[in-house]
Amino acid sequence: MRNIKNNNKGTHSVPLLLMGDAWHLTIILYRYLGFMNDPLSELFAVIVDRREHPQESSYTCKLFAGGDNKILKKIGEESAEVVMACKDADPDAIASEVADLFYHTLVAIAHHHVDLQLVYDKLAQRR
Ligand SMILES: N=c1c2ncn([C@@H]3O[C@H](COP(=O)(O)OP(=O)(O)OP(=O)(O)O)[C@@H](O)[C@H]3O)c2ncn1[C@@H]1O[C@H](COP(=O)(O)O)[C@@H](O)[C@H]1O
Repeated sequence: MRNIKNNNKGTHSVPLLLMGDAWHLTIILYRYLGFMNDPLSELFAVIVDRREHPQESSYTCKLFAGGDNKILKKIGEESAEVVMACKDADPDAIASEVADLFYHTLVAIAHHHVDLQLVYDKLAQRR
């Protein structure tokens, strides 16, 4: 079996290196497929695109234009609406208000140039 010299970690066999590549490819593929199935990541990508390419008719762009004052006021309002929907024990209203809150929170983190992946990483660290 042919051995390849690795500067840092001694010697590795070719099959071992190929297995390593396959593993990395699997991780990349998993993340890509995860992104495709993750509505929050998809929405966040659209929001970041609106930040980078402002459009006249976009509600998201109006929020960005209003800055923290506008965005954080909306987060306050939407949080209160989540609380009220929970108090009313109305599942559909709760889901709808949480969706609004998620959206405005994504706008806030995009406004502060925080990547959604960083939030996911924080959650993963807590597992
Ligand atoms: N997911 C959302 C989303 N969720 C909630 N909202 C908006 O958030 C607002 C909720 O606040 P309110 O109920 O208080 O309604 P409002 O009176 O219109 O709001 P204000 O004028 O008080 O700010 C509504 O205008 C909703 O349309 C959203 N607006 C946009 N998106 C998505 O964001 C992406 C970009 O959208 P545009 O920026 O519009 O192109 C698209 O994928 C959209 O589907």
